Amino acid sequence: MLVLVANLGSTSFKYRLFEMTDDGAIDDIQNVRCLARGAVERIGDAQSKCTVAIGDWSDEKSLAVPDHGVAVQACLDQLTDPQHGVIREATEVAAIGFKAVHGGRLSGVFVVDDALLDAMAEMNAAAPAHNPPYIAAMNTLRTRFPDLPLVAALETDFHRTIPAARREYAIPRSWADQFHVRKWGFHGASHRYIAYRSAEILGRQDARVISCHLGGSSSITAIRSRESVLTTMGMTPQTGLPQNNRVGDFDPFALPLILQRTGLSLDQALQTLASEGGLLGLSGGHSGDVRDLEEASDNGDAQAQLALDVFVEEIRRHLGGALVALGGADAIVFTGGIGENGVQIRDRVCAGLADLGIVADSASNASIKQRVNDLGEASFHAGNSRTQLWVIPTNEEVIVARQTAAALKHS
Ligand SMILES: Nc1ncnc2c1ncn2[C@@H]1O[C@H](COP(=O)(O)OP(=O)(O)O)[C@@H](O)[C@H]1O
Ligand SMILES: CC(=O)OP(=O)(O)O
Ligand SMILES: [Mg+2]
Repeated sequence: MLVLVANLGSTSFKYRLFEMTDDGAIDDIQNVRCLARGAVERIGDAQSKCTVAIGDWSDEKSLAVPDHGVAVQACLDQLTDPQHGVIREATEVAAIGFKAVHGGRLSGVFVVDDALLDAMAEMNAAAPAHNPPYIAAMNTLRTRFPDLPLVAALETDFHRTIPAARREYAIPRSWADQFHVRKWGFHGASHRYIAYRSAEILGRQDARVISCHLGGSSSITAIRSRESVLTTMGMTPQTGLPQNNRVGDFDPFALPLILQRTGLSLDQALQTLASEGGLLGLSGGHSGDVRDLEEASDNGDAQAQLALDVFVEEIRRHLGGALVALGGADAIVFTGGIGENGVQIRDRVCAGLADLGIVADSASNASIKQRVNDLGEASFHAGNSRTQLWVIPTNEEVIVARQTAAALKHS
């Protein structure tokens, strides 16, 4: 059975095509064959980077990819390419699984239908960088391939196990109960993959792990016995850490002042917070991309430096919360575009924590790419560190593929 997984990120589009059986458990992350994978980075920039790997063949090129719709089409073109492709037409796959984000009142895995699309659309304003492109892609593919099952694995599902004391906002209970206003948490597929993979690496099912997913969107999750017990994103993926261009934690009582002084409407102010905030806002509009910020700060740009400083301090603040929630950690794992590639960010996050049993080996951290195993993983803790430090490239797609196969079987 072939399952195609589509991952529409806030800055990227990634896909993987898997060959699999329909009876593997969700935590069986090894016995799945990836036939093809591709990615478009920096969607919306004048030059997006497009990579593809199918069997022994791989390719990389720069191309303008204005939106996720164009990226999805590029993926189908790659997979059905007469020379390098692995399928003749998209309908050869058993299903397309989506790493979908916010279903509001719906959480779990669903075959895409009108009810699911309605529930996601209700959350468009809550997840403006994520839900609209997912809904658009699902609608396009539904129309083009009416007989091809589409499955949505919602990101909130992994965080079901978070206890009420870490899930509820201090708001009137009627708002929470009637409107599902609570900390839902996101990046569920990524944190779940890290939970399962780190348990394999550490050789124990009951490990205490802090998963730092740092990318276009960033969140930190505390994991005990492979379950989420705390996460930093809340009701929406704008909260917690500063995101690439979305605000992160913010005080709603600053809004009346901003509306009064700028003359913006509430909708306009929220749109600004969700597109001109985060690292982009902190850097004075320079960039929401850590690569650009590091380059600018190396060239003396103080605002770019401030953006990086705030990002690091926010990660450390939430790391502290996660450490206390777990009573210490067996491992801290870095993943996502920044977590996997951001050597300086990892160094700074782990600095000065020896009294907490966390000691990075800076030379190992810097040379990680030269030491990785087949899955791109390597550790960088010092010999005297009680907590292991790891880079584990996330594989959100294999989790969604397993969820998709299970949903097909049960539907
Ligand atoms: N070499 C690098 N060093 C530091 N940060 C990087 C590097 N490469 C990518 N990144 C960061 O990773 C981000 C993309 O992460 P990714 O997890 O793919 O995002 P998303 O899924 O949200 O689209 C970029 O915006 C950039 O900040
Ligand atoms: C919340 C979420 O899924 O984020 P992203 O796809 O941008 O990493
Ligand atoms: Mg992502």
